[in-house]
Amino acid sequence: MQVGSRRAILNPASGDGDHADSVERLLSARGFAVSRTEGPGDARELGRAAGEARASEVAVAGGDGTVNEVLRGLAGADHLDAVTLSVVPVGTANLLAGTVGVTDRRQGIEVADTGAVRTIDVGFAGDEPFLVSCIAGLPADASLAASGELKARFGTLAFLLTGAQEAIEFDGLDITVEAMGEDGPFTWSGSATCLLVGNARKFVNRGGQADMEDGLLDVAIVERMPTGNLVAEAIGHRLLAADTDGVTHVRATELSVDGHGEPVTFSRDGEFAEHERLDIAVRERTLDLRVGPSYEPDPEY
Ligand SMILES: Nc1ncnc2c1ncn2[C@@H]1O[C@H](COP(=O)(O)OP(=O)(O)OP(=O)(O)O)[C@@H](O)[C@H]1O
Repeated sequence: MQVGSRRAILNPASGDGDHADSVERLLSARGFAVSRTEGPGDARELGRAAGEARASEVAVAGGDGTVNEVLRGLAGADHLDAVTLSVVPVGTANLLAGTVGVTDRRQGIEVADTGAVRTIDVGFAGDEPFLVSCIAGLPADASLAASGELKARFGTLAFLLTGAQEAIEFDGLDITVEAMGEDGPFTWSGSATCLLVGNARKFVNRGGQADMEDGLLDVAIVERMPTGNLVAEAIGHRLLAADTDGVTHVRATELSVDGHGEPVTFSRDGEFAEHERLDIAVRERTLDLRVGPSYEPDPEY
């Protein structure tokens, strides 16, 4: 291994913030040159620097927000398809890590060093990459308002299930979605409670890990319906079932979301941005990612 080709980007403030020294020591022992972030935006700069230095491996010790920043930096340096990424989960929700079989920080360090490498799809919302999901509507808005503790206990999607949504006012999204579905072009127009676009996660049929190597995004549109009704349905199904009334499910290579002149708030792996219109697409098998043993290359649908 070339000296210096393994870099780690560590956010000491992720999660409960008590991990920095031990994680730095353990990653250093595995040959990673560790840099710490000092504030918002640093992980992106460090990701860009690692990309510009053509680092062969980048481990991210942080939560989903830090992973997304690093991803943006690597994409900015045009290095996404030439790096092997790994995640040491020290954040709050750690959705990506949990989805790819990385269960805790110790195992994450082992995976960063020796874990199996899979080449996974990367989603793009406009020019910005995402690995887990890009969502708009109720869960995105709810997670904006949510406490870290709730997020830690349930994860973002759980806001659909827990009734936390009732704490916020939500008028629905008036949107048109045009998608290139696996069975051909597809259009949906109307008032939606939420739009869920998953790369690593699927949102229907028990949820869980999506096929991350199939060049398809898992799209679910939940038609606007009375809140209590939605909660009852969702709890009844534990998750949205594909055949639930008012839920449209399609797998697509790309889609555009038009808010008819109104800004729509999207959460891209937990990072928020408003767009009146957004093009979302997947780049098939673009990023090498180290995964844990429970990662499924070919999950059932
Ligand atoms: N040294 C630092 N001090 C304070 N904040 C920082 C520092 N470095 C980065 N940040 C900010 O910390 C925030 C939280 O990061 P991160 O997403 O890793 O953790 P989390 O929110 O606990 O986990 P998750 O996203 O998995 O729920 C990010 O918005 C990032 O910009």
